Amino acid sequence: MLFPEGVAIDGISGEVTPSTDRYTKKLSELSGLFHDAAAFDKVVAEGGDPIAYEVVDYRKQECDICFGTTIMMPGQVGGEYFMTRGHFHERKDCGEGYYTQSGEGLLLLESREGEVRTVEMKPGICAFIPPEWAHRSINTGSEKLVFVWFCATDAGHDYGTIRERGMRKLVVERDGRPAIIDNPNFA
Ligand SMILES: O=P(O)(O)OC[C@H]1O[C@](O)(CO)[C@@H](O)[C@@H]1O
Ligand SMILES: [Fe+2]
Repeated sequence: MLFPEGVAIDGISGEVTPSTDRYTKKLSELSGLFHDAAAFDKVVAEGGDPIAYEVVDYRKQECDICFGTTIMMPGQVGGEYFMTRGHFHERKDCGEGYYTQSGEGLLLLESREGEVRTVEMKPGICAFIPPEWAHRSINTGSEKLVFVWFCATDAGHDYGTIRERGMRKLVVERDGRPAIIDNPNFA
């Protein structure tokens, strides 16, 4: 039987207390994601394979909803900001919400039909991710980007589509600001 509880979320560190699970993604685990493979190898080698992001869950299998935080480090690879892998949900009726707590970023979304949208990520903005839109978050700032996400417990992750062909757009730094450009490697 499940019991109600208050879960503390620290908007600066992203810590969730109590949490049920967590994982860390080191930059080396994101091989193939960034457009500049040589710059990627260099940042991994010279930067000591930094942590790119961490995910902390509050998830109970006997319940339909779950939530957690994603804590994204600032950084760049060949001018491209640190980002998450990006995914569609396995369940085609499942959307998601991302409520930014601290930092600044961009949420890059792409529909199955190939339409691209971005939503600014900053404190006070809760991004609505509709079903059947792939989503990738990108830390465009110089601090941690911390956001709370909430979705269906069994939404599932379909990583294959984005891993195989990438996303249509990249977010890169141009003149000190984020710019959205065409992905030259999009297949
Ligand atoms: O799973 P990805 O695409 O690497 O990104 C991690 C983010 O996506 C989530 O799976 C939520 O959809 C969270 O774990 C986190 O916000
Ligand atoms: Fe998701």
